[in-house]
Amino acid sequence: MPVPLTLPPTFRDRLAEADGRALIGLWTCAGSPVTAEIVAGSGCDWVLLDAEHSPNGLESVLAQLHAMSAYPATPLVRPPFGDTVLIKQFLDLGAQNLLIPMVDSAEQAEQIVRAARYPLGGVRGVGSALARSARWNRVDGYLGRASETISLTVQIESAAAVQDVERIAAVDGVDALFVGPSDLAASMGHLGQQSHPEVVDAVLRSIEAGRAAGTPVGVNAFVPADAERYIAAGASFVAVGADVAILARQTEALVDRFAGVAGGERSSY
Ligand SMILES: O=C(O)C(=O)C[C@H](O)[C@@H](O)CO
Repeated sequence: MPVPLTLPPTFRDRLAEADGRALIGLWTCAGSPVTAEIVAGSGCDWVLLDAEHSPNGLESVLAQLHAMSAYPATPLVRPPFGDTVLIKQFLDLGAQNLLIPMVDSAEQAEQIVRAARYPLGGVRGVGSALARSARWNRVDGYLGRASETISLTVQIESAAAVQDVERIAAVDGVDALFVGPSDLAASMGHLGQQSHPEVVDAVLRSIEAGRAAGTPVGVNAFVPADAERYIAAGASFVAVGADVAILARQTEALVDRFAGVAGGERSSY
């Protein structure tokens, strides 16, 4: 007799239970179950496993989800794009919370929702008997309530998306918005200037629109002052750092700390 299983709460559930506290997140981009577990144990509320810009694929994301499963931090997975097949594959391997990059319109958001839902309301292929998502059919009634076990966050990271943010926030099945200031700045002609006043205004507009629609809005903000500003403006969740960035900056600082002592300079190549 199989062990009856229940799946962890979704990110939608976590946001609903946050009682107004902004949920603090970290990226894991090294593609390693070791760093994923270290990040998950940091005390953060959620972890974003990136497969858009990081060396992550189905197998490495699965290994990281395994490594993180004992920790309370909620894992979100960012596929490279909002592709129907990729969404099916990441959901089937057990990613319950997807964060979809580069969503520019309500129509695109609707397509993503359909990709995450089974027919008749969607086009997600049925493979629960083969898939970790249903724990190989050990989750009773998975097919009938699959949508309850997943959450969808879409990224607002272009000028076009900000123009359509009210409609995107209102799409049934979109649980949260996540503003990406790096790509947003680029699309606004301010490449590399995430804190540009026009970019900040666009982020604040997106936060306001999401709140008006009752849709939680998160922001990526590695600069602490930006993170504090967006939390004060009503952001429901913020990503404040990434494993690879923290490792790079901290190792540099450590070497610099002793370069003077040892009388040398940081090696260059
Ligand atoms: O556009 C953004 O900002 C993001 O989506 C995060 C970026 O992908 C990454 O560069 C982290 O800053």
